[in-house]
Amino acid sequence: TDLHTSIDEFQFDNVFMNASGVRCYTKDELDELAESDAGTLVTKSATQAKRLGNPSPRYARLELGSINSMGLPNEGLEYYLDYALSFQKAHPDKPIFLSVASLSMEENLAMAHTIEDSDFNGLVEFNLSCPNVPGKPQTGYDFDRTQEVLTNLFSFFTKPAGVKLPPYFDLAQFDQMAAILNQFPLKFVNSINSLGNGLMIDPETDTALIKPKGGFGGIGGAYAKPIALANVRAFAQRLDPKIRLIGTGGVTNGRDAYDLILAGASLVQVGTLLQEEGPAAFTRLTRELRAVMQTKGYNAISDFKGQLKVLS
Ligand SMILES: C=Cc1c(C(=O)O)[nH]c(=O)[nH]c1=O
Repeated sequence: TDLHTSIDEFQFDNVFMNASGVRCYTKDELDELAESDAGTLVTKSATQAKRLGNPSPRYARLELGSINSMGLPNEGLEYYLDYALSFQKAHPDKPIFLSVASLSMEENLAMAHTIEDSDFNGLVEFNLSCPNVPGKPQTGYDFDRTQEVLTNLFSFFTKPAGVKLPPYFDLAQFDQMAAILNQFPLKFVNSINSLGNGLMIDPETDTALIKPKGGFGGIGGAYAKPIALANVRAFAQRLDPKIRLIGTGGVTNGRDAYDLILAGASLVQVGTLLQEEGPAAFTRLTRELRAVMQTKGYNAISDFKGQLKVLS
């Protein structure tokens, strides 16, 4: 069985990759991902300047996943652009993703110009869904702002790009968001980011588990699987077929990845599981996905991608 997949001209020998923000903050972490069985990698969402992020504890493992309010800590765009430029020289056959998150329109456009004017030849993931910057509403839940950001971006940006979206929970929202996204030359849409602003409690101390925002943080892991499946499926049904889907959320084994691909995903990102198990998780996930495919009689991702059936 072959886990090869593609997004247009970009070929990957394996469907798995990390979710932005997980084990991808430093060159060492990124190199570990590059050396793992993952097909590619994405950098931590960058802002123009380096950010320390929120006070700790800002991440906690939960019974069925995780909660985080990191606050967009990152080394700054230049650091990740440098990494990407040296990476693509060393690995010309392995396209990678550069993630950017903006805190303002100006910053977003400035970073996009920097990338546009660079020799980066991978894919850019514009993160419209960071839920953890105090006082900053996430762009992905403001349709007018999303329209404005993408209109400004694609008035000059020509490199391959896509967006990372928050989860939506209403069919009218899928319709509205898809109508916006279909206006732009996007290579991909990545659903979902963490379930924004969850809250968990320490039973010993009756205290919120994490410090930032009174304990409010994005939820990941198994809790996210049914929402991720629905978001990938809903956009696969509504987006121009030229726009590929990346599925993120709730992958704990090969079957979870298989399900995201059935829903329409061309690539599968792994967050909480990677955080907890380390890059070796990709070896297990690859083995398990191959086993599911063999059981079903499939040899390639394209044999079953998007082939979710419904009861008639
Ligand atoms: C980029 C900020 C994000 C963060 C963060 O840095 O707090 N956490 C998430 O779960 N998703 C994000 O998009």
